Amino acid sequence: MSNIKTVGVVGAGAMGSGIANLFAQNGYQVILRDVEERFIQAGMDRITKFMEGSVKRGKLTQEQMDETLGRIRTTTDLNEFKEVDFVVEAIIEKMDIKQAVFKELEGIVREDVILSTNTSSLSITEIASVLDNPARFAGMHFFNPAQVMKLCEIIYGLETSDETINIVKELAESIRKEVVIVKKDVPGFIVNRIMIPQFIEAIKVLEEGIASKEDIDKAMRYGLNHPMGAFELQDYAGVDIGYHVMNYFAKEFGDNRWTPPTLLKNMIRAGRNGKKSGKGFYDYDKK
Ligand SMILES: NC(=O)c1ccc[n+]([C@@H]2O[C@H](COP(=O)([O-])OP(=O)(O)OC[C@H]3O[C@@H](n4cnc5c(N)ncnc54)[C@H](O)[C@@H]3O)[C@@H](O)[C@H]2O)c1
Repeated sequence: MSNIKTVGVVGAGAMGSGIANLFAQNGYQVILRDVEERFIQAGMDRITKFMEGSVKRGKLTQEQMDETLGRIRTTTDLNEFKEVDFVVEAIIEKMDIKQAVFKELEGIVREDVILSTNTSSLSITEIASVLDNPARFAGMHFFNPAQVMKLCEIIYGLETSDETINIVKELAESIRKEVVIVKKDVPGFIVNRIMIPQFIEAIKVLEEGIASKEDIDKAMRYGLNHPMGAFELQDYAGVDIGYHVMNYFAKEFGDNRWTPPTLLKNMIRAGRNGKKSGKGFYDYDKK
């Protein structure tokens, strides 16, 4: 196994905090970076709250929680990444901002350090195009919440070396993830490529008046053994996120079959973005 002991996580948002928690809980030292102290604090609060829940449920001891927190160091200064052995980036989903961070990182980290991105939809090849050595760059795609969801998609960019992929794979397995290798840099990788058509078809079945949303969800839960139906899942993940991914796929693949159905467009116009906004396909009490 490569000698990875300290992992640098860029971005302390929903995913970055979960990823930092995951590595620290599995014995790695973590340096967690965000642009402002308040975002770091919010990330650390999320980590603490998540682990407090685990302690309450008896899945973690108080001692393990304290040790995990003790392994996470936070900073707003990217220069502290000169110590890290591996980088995962989980910042805002914007190409130019991700590229700027990696360009800066390349001047800070050692030459043997692998750089990876948790992007859900951007091109791995395009992010890596700003690097002098794109062979050491890969996609490392976790699912939300990163501490719970078992899958990690590892993605080749056009220039990624096999050695890089092997190291990322070993690392993901060392934090007890189930790994799949995505051999080509395509929009949606595996999971979103398969999930989005299910969302589109579920919305069309609803639009065509074939069944109620409740029955479509029920059919998926009991007929396909999915833990959530398409509408429950869209509300949970963010209706707007699915909508943006569909538009992105339509543009990238140049194929109208990915175009968001009219009902979904209207949901976005009405601010029905899912659980986070109190209403999506279903209504939720805002507490
Ligand atoms: N939310 C999900 O379900 C999910 C799942 C898998 C992958 N992703 C991907 O993970 C990434 C992060 O998503 P998220 O949901 O955690 O977003 P988020 O908005 O919760 O967090 C992003 C964080 O990045 C910080 N940030 C912005 N620019 C930065 C910079 N230059 N350096 C350091 N930090 C910076 C922001 O302050 C914020 O705290 C995105 O690429 C997204 O596509 C998200």
